[in-house]
Amino acid sequence: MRFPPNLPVLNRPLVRGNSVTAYSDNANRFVNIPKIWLRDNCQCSSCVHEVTKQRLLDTFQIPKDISIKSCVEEDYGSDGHESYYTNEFLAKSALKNRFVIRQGLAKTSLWSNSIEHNPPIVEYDAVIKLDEGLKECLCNIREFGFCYVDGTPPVPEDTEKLLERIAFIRNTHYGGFYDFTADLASKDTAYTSIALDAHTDNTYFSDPAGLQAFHLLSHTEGEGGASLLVDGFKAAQDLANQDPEAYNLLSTVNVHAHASGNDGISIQPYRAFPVLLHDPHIHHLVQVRWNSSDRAAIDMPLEEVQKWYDAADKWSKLLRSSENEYWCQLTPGRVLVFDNWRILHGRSAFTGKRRICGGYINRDDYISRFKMLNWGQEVLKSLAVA
Ligand SMILES: C[N+](C)(C)CCCC[C@H](N)C(=O)O
Ligand SMILES: O=C(O)CCC(=O)C(=O)O
Ligand SMILES: [Fe+2]
Repeated sequence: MRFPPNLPVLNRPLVRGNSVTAYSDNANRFVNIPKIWLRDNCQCSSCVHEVTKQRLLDTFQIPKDISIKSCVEEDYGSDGHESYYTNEFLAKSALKNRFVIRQGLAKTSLWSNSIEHNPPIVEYDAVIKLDEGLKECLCNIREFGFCYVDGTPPVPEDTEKLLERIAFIRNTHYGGFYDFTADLASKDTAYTSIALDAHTDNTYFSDPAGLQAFHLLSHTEGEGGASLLVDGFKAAQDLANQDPEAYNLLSTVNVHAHASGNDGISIQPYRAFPVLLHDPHIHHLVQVRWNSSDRAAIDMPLEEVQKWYDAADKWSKLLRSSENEYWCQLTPGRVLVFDNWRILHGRSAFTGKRRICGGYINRDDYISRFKMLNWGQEVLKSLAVA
């Protein structure tokens, strides 16, 4: 393996035993990078496919005794392979917080019901025609957890087109793009006219949809059917402040979920998940899973579940607090797009004929679009391997 001799002396990687010591500016320290990692992450065209950027190298054929010397001696690895590493690549690879960029994390603004005075809104034409418009919409969703898209033609076709500007629509046992009324077309209470408490959808999937959208197309001969939004991250913050023990319990006790409405359907995730799911690397809250109608067993000895119910009751009271409930009346032309991993939604009971269309979008496809619009290919490519 060879390091370009033009490396600035200050940051010249030093070879020590089985690793290379590189200086990582951002981590502001020297980092020992194991040689196996260097060989495995060679970026040359015989190790990485030039078009797909996927690894071609057989990681597990890398000789155990790979040897590299300092960049001055321009020594090759014992497999005779010539690898080049810029110090920036090494520094980035040693970057502790590269996880942050890789996950498309961004600024989050928690909100309470006062958001009703200034909700995030973008215009349909901007989102449909301009990447800048779509970027603003996704930045709003990333920051606030939701965004209205106003001026959308009140028909399913244009609503579907709008969602597909973000990413392809996810198929589920409810179908793909959905257009529903209270006719129990699917055996789920969404297809009824009863009130629905604040919940997140898809708690019965291993991977709940990242985005969900509603476009109220019509509501005739009746009333009610207002929409409820709650910032689950804000409610979680409140719980952590008021009762850390309850927060910890909802973050560690796993809960099963199950959907069996439609004929021949029995859906549950591959494992049980906590109500409040945290990232194991950076420990921040990543996902809220809350839907009492689909909740199944609580993963703790039955005689101890009172503790969980007490904590869940505090959480439920926060979700139902007037401070955290943001009630809005959707209207034809206003599409609501929200982060189903953070924002809970619900509705008031209604009478008459009410028709809503929309769709689910996978989390990874949403975040991918968000990252590409914000950071572009270069940064992500250099991060993808590291
Ligand atoms: C109509 N639409 C497909 C959006 C909803 C389907 C039902 C979702 C279910 N109640 C849940 O909470 O996951
Ligand atoms: O009817 C509504 O306003 C929303 C129903 C719901 O929760 C859903 O479709 O996921
Ligand atoms: Fe729902």
